Amino acid sequence: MSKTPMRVAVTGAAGQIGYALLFRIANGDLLGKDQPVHLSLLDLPQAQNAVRGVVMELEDCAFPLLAGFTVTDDPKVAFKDADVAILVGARPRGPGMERADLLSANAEIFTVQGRALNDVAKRSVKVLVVGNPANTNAYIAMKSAPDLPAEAFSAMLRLDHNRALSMLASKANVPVADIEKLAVWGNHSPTMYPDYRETTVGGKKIASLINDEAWNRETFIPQVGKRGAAIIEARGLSSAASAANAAIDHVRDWVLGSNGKWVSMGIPSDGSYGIPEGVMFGVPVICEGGHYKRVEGLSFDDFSKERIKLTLDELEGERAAIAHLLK
Ligand SMILES: NC(=O)C1=CN([C@@H]2O[C@H](COP(=O)(O)OP(=O)(O)OC[C@H]3O[C@@H](n4cnc5c(N)ncnc54)[C@H](O)[C@@H]3O)[C@@H](O)[C@H]2O)C=CC1
Ligand SMILES: O=C([O-])CC(=O)C(=O)O
Repeated sequence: MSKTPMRVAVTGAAGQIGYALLFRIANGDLLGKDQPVHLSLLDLPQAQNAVRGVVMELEDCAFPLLAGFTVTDDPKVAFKDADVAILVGARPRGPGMERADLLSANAEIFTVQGRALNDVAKRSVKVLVVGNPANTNAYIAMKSAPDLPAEAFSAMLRLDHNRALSMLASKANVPVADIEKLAVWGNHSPTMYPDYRETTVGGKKIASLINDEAWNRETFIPQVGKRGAAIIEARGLSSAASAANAAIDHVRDWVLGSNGKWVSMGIPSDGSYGIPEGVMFGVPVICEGGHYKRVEGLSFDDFSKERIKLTLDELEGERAAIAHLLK
């Protein structure tokens, strides 16, 4: 092994997304087939035994790129010198729990984890928040880590992006790989706005191939938005393999580049597109050289303005609900 191992921390390592994610990271899908990794696995004290079981299985794969493990219930141990941190572990909504209770329970987790990242992670760390409510959890972690650049923090919209790509490919009867310039705006929730007004296939606008605005408004947008709930309904469990796959796509492109393609990431707003600065908002980006760059200069028609407002209002509401916890 010639390269120095990169340290990848994963929280919620004993959970179902963790189980679909860790083996792919160890196999080189995240950082490249020549990049050794050290995995730092964080989960709650009561899940430590389960994490050890996952570690046994990782060992039994004899992955050539897997340079070592840390297993812990202490965020400061897990995030020590982390190059990448994928924050999956979160408090699920329990019976009788209101959305506000869910936001506060998760605010506590992501305040602690943000502070730990601030104290011990590499200054160049890249943080992806998957655990729901992902945008607001990422916002809380970012606000709890004042010594790290805001650009270190992101929320996962890539599963929505991939869901939208797949639906468009099927509707227009074209290969997924040929689709370019898709955007998913806003919150990872049913208010998100998957937007194919700029999307092309082989240089042609996919909107003109599909030519069905009613399908866009009445089928595409609601189905992308509610896909997570449809999977929970069908599987009795939330999306795990597709969520892990999206997390890999998100971090791989951020680190290694998106080859000029648009991808959607939840990132702190710089004030563009009328989104107030700091709001963790899904936007189209192009990744290159370890950085993302927002796609600029897009315009919104009246329908798009309404959709952006809807998802922004929801995010602003979430931000207001946890504001007192950040003081
Ligand atoms: N952003 C996205 O597109 C998606 C987000 N999700 C979210 O991802 C999260 C995880 O999903 P699953 O793996 O299916 O859940 P799961 O319940 O199978 O696993 C969650 C794991 O996190 C651990 N955990 C809880 N609190 C923790 C803490 N403070 N520190 C460390 N670990 C902690 C639990 O012990 C458990 O092992 C959920 O919040 C889910 O809603 C799921 C699919 C897509
Ligand atoms: O709602 C959930 O817990 C799962 C989720 O985020 C998704 O599948 O998009």
